[in-house]
Amino acid sequence: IVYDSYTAEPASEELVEHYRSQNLLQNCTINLELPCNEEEGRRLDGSCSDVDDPVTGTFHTPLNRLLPPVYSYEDEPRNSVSGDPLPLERRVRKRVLLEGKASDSEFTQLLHYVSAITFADTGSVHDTINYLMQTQYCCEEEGKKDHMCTPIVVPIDDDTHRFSGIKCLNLTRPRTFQNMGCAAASTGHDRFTVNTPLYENSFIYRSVEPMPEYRAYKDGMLIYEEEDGSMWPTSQGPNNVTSCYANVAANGEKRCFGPVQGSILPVSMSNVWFYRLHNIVAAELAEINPHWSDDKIFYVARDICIAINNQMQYYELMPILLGKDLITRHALNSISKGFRDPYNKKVKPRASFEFMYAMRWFHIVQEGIVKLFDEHNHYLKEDRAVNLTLRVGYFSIDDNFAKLTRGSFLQAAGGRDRAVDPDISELGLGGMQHSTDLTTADLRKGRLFGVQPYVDYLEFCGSRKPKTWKDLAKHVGWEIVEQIRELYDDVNDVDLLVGLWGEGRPKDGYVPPTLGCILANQMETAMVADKHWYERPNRPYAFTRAQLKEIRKASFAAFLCTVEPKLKTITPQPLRRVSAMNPLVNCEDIEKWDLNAWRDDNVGYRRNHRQFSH
Ligand code: HEM
Repeated sequence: IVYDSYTAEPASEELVEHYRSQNLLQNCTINLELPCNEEEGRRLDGSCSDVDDPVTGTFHTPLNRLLPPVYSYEDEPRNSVSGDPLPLERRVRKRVLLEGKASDSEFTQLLHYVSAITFADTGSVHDTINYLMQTQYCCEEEGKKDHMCTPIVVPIDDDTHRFSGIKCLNLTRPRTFQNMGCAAASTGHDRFTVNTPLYENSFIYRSVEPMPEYRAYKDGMLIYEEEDGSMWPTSQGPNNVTSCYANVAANGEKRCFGPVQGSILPVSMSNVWFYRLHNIVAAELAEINPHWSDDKIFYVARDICIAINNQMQYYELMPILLGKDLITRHALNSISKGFRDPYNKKVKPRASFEFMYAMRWFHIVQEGIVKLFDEHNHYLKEDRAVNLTLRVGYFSIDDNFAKLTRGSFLQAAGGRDRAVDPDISELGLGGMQHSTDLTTADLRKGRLFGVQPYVDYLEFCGSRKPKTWKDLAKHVGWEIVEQIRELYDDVNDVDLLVGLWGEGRPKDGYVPPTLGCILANQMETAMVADKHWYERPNRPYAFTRAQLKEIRKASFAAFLCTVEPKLKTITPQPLRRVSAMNPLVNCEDIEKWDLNAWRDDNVGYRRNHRQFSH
């Protein structure tokens, strides 16, 4: 049955014909294999997570707003309370954030890399691809005629660009269901989505039915290629141009990834890690259970990889980012090691709009330089992180990927202060654009998305809504208030991101409290709305107690040692810096899951279950 992506209602023949004539069928509709079956496993396209509402949860599910959007007119940014336009984004950014380098004394680069997985699993890079590869002219005459163009204006007295002569930075509006033609303009502005809203490793498995072309159809494996003594996603597939758009041919960089998106460095690296994990798990399952069908191995391996990721995200990463208090308040961790059932059918599987936006805060802590280390953990060389976006060809030469993987836990994270790395704030997209200020783009995107002012999110998160600058200073400190009170006329004008930039580090967490509130909300929804959540004893094809016990052993240390065989040593807690309490140890000494818990002695019975047959 063909459903309308936006309304989640069956599409009439007339509507389908309309979309077909506009070449919009793929974006504006979802073709579902129905009926749903209560007993079937997790589908690739996210459908049927609720049999009574089969479409919500699929890859075009509109995002959920914590607070309704505000605009001045149609999709134009809100004005200030006085009715005047808000201050220029670049001016605000330059005033609030300093540019410079700083390092964190406690955490490693890996903390930021794996934080990026949370939104890579639910979001996509289509807006960036748009202004990078399609709508490149927003700062030119042609851009004035294109509504999608919304370039960043650089103030004339900008302390960097008054010397460079750059007065405009290319940027496009977000693609919405409305401006793509999938919904009437009168329905609002809902950002277009292409990934399923739940945490199901869709950055690897993507979100399409029927069976995708990346499968080898043998032993549950994904198609891979070998180079430089390592395993890589096959170069054949839909992303084999974008993933390697910035490859430097003169450097010998030829490799592209076909099935998985190329992205920013942290996400491209995670793509390789999880692609390999799938194949390593599948190969082991095939050896343990040679009588299992290819389909069965594929789906069980996928289920295990999703569970490993969620175990690491919820039990190792989130306690650091959010702190104990939020973890407990949102019940993100189980009290016992056994099963638990957080599923709540009333909660719809939809990702949070504000989460996807507010995670951009990480740009101010991102280190611009990545360091590469040899097999003895000796420093070799460094490169610019911003130069490695959409450049997967860099990975498979000179053992760079293994060297970068070591760097992820040997190098300190960027400092958590008011300084943004100059590469992030002035280069942004490496050589792909003359100059990009990611932090200013973040501010502008918030306004283009209609995100409400900071004070409204303080109220949403349980604080009293500030009415005066003095009230606001309790959250962001006097120094920030001093800097912004002449730029913004009113406390009600201050952008959400400016508030996040100003907030200090909470007692027992890492991210600013308001981001903590938004992130915890997202993580809770993604867990309780997931019928196939790995800790449930009563989901279809639930793990056995013994299997769950093995999943509980998943850790970033065990994970990295598994997916990068060239790694010989690691720290037990690689999100934290090497220290006497967290020393480098041999990979063999790190406890790891044992897939023998999936041994199925029912030999001769070649089970081809419904779950494994679509
Ligand atoms: C090498 C480091 C990084 C680079 C070069 C980078 C670059 C970018 C770029 C170019 C964009 C698109 C900006 C736009 O809207 O025009 C973006 C968006 C974003 N980035 Fe980063 N980023 C990096 C690290 C991170 C990290 C570590 C996180 C979080 C943990 C993060 C979170 C986000 C989020 C949430 C978005 C918005 C995604 C969306 O709405 O589609 N980034 N980044």
